[in-house]
Amino acid sequence: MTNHVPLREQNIIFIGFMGVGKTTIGQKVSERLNRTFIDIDEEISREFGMSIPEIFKEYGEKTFREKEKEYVEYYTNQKFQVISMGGGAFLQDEIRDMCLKSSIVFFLDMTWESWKERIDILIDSRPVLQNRSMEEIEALFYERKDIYSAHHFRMEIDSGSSEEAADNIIGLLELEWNRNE
Ligand SMILES: Nc1ncnc2c1ncn2[C@@H]1O[C@H](COP(=O)(O)OP(=O)(O)OP(=O)(O)O)[C@@H](O)[C@H]1O
Ligand SMILES: O=C(O)C1=C[C@@H](O)[C@@H](O)[C@H](O)C1
Ligand SMILES: [Mg+2]
Repeated sequence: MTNHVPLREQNIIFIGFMGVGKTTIGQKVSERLNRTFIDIDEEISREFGMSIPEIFKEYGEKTFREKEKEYVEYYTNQKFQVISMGGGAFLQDEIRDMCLKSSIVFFLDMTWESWKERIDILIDSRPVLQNRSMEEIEALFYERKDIYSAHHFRMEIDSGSSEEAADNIIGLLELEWNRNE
């Protein structure tokens, strides 16, 4: 990590494909660490007073991506935050750089076999998944894996509850924090 903020004070950022659990797990991690939780998708939704699919429809993906960058820039300049990204945020090099330089970046990873079981609960609220065949979504899943390869820690979360994932993440963080002090 290339900044001078002590590791224990750095933000914790969750990245990974749509629906792996960044929001659910990030929220739990923030509660356990007594830190503020920021969900970039929720921030954008709140500003527009619309759901993400409505923003995509009304204003287009480009506007959404610009907003995404603005919020990431704002929050990565802070400390002690737990931040869940949208699944596509790391497509932007500038977002990737801001996150990796300022914060501890956790990649929440799943296998395609496990992820595809979630498609039904995700499709209505994730415009990027809509109007694509399962084969196209699978191709996107593997394409995106490459962009998430820029991270500090990776956790495979195929099995187990979001509570268990949060526990494991905190365990790993404690080890890292103690090792660096
Ligand atoms: N460990 C888990 N086991 C089972 N279901 C889970 C788990 N984690 C999250 N989910 C469920 O998967 C769905 C998607 O989770 P969530 O919204 O947290 O994903 P996300 O990574 O934030 O997605 P996005 O990139 O679109 O913001 C939710 O319905 C959530 O309840
Ligand atoms: O992976 C993506 O491109 C997206 C993921 C969601 O979190 C939202 O940010 C939006 O639906 C786009
Ligand atoms: Mg989310």
